[in-house]
Amino acid sequence: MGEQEVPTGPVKRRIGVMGGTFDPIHHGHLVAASEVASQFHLDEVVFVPTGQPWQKSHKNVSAPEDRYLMTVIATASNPQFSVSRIDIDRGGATYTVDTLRDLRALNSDADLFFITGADALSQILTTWRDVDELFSLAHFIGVTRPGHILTDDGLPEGGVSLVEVPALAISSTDCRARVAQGDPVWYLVPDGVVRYIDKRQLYRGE
Ligand SMILES: Nc1ncnc2c1ncn2[C@@H]1O[C@H](COP(=O)(O)OP(=O)(O)OP(=O)(O)O)[C@@H](O)[C@H]1O
Ligand SMILES: O=C(O)c1ccc[n+]([C@@H]2O[C@H](COP(=O)([O-])O)[C@@H](O)[C@H]2O)c1
Repeated sequence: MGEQEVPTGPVKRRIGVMGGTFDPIHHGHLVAASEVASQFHLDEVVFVPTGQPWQKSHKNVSAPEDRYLMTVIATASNPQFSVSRIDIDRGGATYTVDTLRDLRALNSDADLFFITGADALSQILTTWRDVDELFSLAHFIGVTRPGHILTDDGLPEGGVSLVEVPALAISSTDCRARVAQGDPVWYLVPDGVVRYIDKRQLYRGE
């Protein structure tokens, strides 16, 4: 008898999910997404700007539409990158469990990979909502970030991968402070984002 053919299902799409407040989006975010897309053979990366980032409620966060448009401008030139409005349009506080549930419902044929920096990764177990469900919805990828230790201590075995990305010591906080002081943010954020910040006079009064 000949060898049995093992039935193989359709190849699943591999979608990276990069959630962030993106106030503003900067090259640290873009390099992290690009590097993970390459190392994990992702078909695409969806950037998902937060609606109301509940852990930043004490901060003065820019309007969702401004953060959404800056994210669109920053990612427009890369055919692998797209931007989703799901967290903005859902309304209310943004929880990643809702982001991933909604993305799974929209992409039932795909595996999801949630990309997050070392700072955020270290907070998941202690502060994020519905932690147990989170790891059943996506594989988590923690990326290096200067000034933060990258570790998967305590996180579910097999649920998280750690990835070294080219280190860019850029934060949105620093970009906002630079604009407020009149310092340039050229080359920290994409050129179109510099122009958008200028056009909308963002971060001037901070
Ligand atoms: N330079 C960077 N290198 C790697 N990951 C980063 C970098 N900056 C941000 N991230 C990650 O990107 C995601 C979204 O980040 P976020 O939009 O909060 O930017 P941020 O620079 O941390 O903002 P803020 O300074 O306002 O807190 C988070 O998971 C964060 O850890
Ligand atoms: O689900 C949560 O409880 C939760 C708590 C804090 C942050 N997050 C998510 O982590 C991502 C980065 O958040 P931030 O606030 O650092 O821009 C973004 O997608 C947030 O929705 C999620």
